[in-house]
Amino acid sequence: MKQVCIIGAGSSGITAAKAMKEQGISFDCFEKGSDIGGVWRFNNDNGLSSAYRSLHINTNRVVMAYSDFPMPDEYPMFPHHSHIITYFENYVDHFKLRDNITFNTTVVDVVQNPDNTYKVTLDNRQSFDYQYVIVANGHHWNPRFPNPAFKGQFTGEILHSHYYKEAEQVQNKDVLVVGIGNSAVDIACEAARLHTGKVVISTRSSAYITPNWIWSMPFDNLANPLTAKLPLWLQRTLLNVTLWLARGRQEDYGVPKPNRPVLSEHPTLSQDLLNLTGRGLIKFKPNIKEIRGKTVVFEDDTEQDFDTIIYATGYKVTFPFLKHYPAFDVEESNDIRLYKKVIHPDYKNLFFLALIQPLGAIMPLAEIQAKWIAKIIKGESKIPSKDMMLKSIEEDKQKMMKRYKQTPRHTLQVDFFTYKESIEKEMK
Ligand SMILES: NC(=O)C1=CN([C@@H]2O[C@H](COP(=O)(O)OP(=O)(O)OC[C@H]3O[C@@H](n4cnc5c(N)ncnc54)[C@H](OP(=O)(O)O)[C@@H]3O)[C@@H](O)[C@H]2O)C=CC1
Repeated sequence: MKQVCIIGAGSSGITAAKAMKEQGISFDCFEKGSDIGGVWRFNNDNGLSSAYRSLHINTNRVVMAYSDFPMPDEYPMFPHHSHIITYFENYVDHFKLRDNITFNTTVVDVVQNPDNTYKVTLDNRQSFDYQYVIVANGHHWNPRFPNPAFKGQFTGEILHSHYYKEAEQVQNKDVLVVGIGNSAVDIACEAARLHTGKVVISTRSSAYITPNWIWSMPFDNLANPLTAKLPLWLQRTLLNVTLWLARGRQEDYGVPKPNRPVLSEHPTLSQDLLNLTGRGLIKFKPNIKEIRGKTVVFEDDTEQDFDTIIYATGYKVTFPFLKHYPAFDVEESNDIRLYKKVIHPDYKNLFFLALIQPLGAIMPLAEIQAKWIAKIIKGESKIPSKDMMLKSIEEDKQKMMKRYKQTPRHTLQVDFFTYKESIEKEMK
């Protein structure tokens, strides 16, 4: 019996493969599509990528790289998805991980055996037992639509941002984008630059629009382990001042003031939104009240006609292969209770990778989680008792509830440095 099964060969699955290989742990990795890269492979034939042709990552190339494999200096500071996929391919080839990955193979079922090992069943009906399973199937692929749906029926075209790939999809159309996360803003800006139809963003909370650049450097360079330790009120004050110095008040460009304090939402990064809004190419509306045919009525009782509504309303956390376990049926809430976001207290040999949404880059955190998992498997790191795990999960939950609005959007939120330090502590 091999020790480990890794489900998925995206950015976290491949770093898990490397961590296992480095520690001499035997493993298989199964990937639904025909190649590695997950969400970062544009038009991935696994059908799960939400990347669009124009997508550039919004964390800089230095902070997003794996610890021992820097991104090439000739890459732009905010690389395009084509750069990122090449980087992942080079990583897999450099560390010789490809032979352990079985492509075009979907894991359809994972069942715990009485001895705490797992039976993994593939879509070709083969089953194998493993001592451990690492779930790395990603959490940005199953579209979430508003629930309950807005009142009424839209007779134009409805799209979720997951299916937005090309600017042609919004050309010559009056477009309403729902939401103001990073998907919404990228799509609205792309539509606005075409100058072929009106572009409106409908948002119920708005967001603090953070530029990619500040004072000739990437904005995310400002975050560091020291600022992460400051009290939240001070972090908020510093960020408010910095945002003001960087771009003044966003309301002056036409982007509404958010109805919550800064740092209580996942950041929306854009160098372009304020400028395009200031030029009148993107307009803002509050939440949708009702839809009548092609007419959308907003909560301020204004109404407008649209050809297309794009719901950029986020994603569901879904594990299709764990359907027998109610603990992992979390689609509605995205609320999965895991110790350090990795281990369920009742399923200790099952690990979840990159099931986090960091303020910062995800790849280095997936890498360190994978190293921790390897240490647990090798017996070099001990996991606490069930009671201690439950206590820690509850404490983390309470902290998060204090800071973020209770929506499915923020259940996986972590601070990059605080979280990294907590996993490093576990490893010791
Ligand atoms: N360039 C890059 O690197 C990109 C990165 N990403 C990342 O992908 C992830 C997903 O981002 P994204 O797709 O934007 O999704 P998000 O979950 O981040 O944002 C969803 C948006 O939809 C709104 N929303 C959700 N439900 C409703 C509802 N029922 N009614 C009205 N509004 C609603 C939310 O508002 P509210 O806050 O009020 O709930 C929020 O503005 C994020 O981690 C993001 O950073 C995405 C695109 C580009």
